[in-house]
Amino acid sequence: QGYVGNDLDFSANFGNILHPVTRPANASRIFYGIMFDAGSTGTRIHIYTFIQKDPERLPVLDNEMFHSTKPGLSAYVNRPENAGHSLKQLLVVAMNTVPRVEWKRTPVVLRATAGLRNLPPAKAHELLEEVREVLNDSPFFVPADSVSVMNGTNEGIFAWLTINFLTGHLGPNMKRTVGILDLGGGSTQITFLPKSEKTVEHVPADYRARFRMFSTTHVLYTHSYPKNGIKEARIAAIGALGSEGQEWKVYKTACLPKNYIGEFSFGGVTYRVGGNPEGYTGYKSCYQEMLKVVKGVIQRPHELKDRSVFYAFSYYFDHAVEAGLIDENRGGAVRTRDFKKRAKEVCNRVTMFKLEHPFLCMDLTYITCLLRDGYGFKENTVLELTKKVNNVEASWALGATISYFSYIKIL
Ligand SMILES: O=c1ccn([C@@H]2O[C@H](COP(=O)(O)OP(=O)(O)O)[C@@H](O)[C@H]2O)c(=O)[nH]1
Repeated sequence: QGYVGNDLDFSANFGNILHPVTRPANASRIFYGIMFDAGSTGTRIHIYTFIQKDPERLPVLDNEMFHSTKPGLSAYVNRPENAGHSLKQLLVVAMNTVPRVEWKRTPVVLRATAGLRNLPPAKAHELLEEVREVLNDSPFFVPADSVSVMNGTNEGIFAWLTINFLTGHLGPNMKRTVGILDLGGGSTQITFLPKSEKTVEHVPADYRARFRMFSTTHVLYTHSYPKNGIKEARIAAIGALGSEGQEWKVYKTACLPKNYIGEFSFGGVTYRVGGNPEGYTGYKSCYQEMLKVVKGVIQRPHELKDRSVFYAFSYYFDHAVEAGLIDENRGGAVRTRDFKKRAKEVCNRVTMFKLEHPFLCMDLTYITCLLRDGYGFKENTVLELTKKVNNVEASWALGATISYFSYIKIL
């Protein structure tokens, strides 16, 4: 048993696993879980405090402690010996959060996403070995398989689990679950529980996943596009794929003002990008550039048109904040046409160009393109943009932790 495969069984009884036999049957038990998210743009730690009140039900999440560092592990690809350092700082947070008496039985797990998935396996392995050493030196419980690269399908399922757990939609009756849209630096995920069986009937195996919960098997529509995260999209759109070692070169794009040259870094490589002094600029031309990254790659799910509720987080949220579409602290609902309208404004009006967010035209245009020409969302589809739900980070990490506890034996 483990994380492999798309078939996750949540029906294991939490109580049997987590409730020490010596406790009276009605006593609540507090336990902790530490999950590292080794993302393409940063490494994050989530320290969860759970309360198991009823052994027959899902535990209640009491609290999350969250910290993050930049850059992500993949930036250390050519000096793996430095990769462990970022984790050490985050482990100190865990030691300050989990009571000392609980350290030995609190599991610490690290899952890496697109940044490491997209590296040559030997390079990713070197980085993970460094990480494993740091975890082994920590006072926490380091289970077998505690450090690995997670597959994209699980990333989508776990994010879906997190959001539906936090919004109270997981239960014997899963009728009103919400869909999720996650946009990382490297990859992007879409996951929802279809209303119609048709949606998952004729799709390839890597567009669906089965999981079991409360004695019922469900089939999710889920897919991770490995190279359609927002940073990978920038790199592909400017034509800089596989250009390591050419850091002197200035790529051209219609998504920047004519006489501007900017740069961004991803995976340890810096890319210099400028506007087209003689060529096109503005939304229309920028859209054509971004369309190349989406067309023929992103699949349209069968039933998106009549689905109503989708939660969108990660870079969907961050860029909506930069664009002034939502408030950073409150988040909020945005229609897909709002992304389009703001993308046009930012790309076409020089006065909207902000030096602190030079790539905003490109990023908003990509998001618009991904939602419309990619997934096929309608102009008036509402997306709930969220960073946190009930004070807990919207990410796959909580779902992965819950699933982890449902099969491992910790006593
Ligand atoms: O707990 C989390 C995890 C990620 N993010 C956001 O998710 C995006 C980055 O995704 P990541 O680097 O993990 O990309 P991936 O490796 O999945 O492509 C950034 O906007 C982060 O701020 C976040 O807000 N909270």
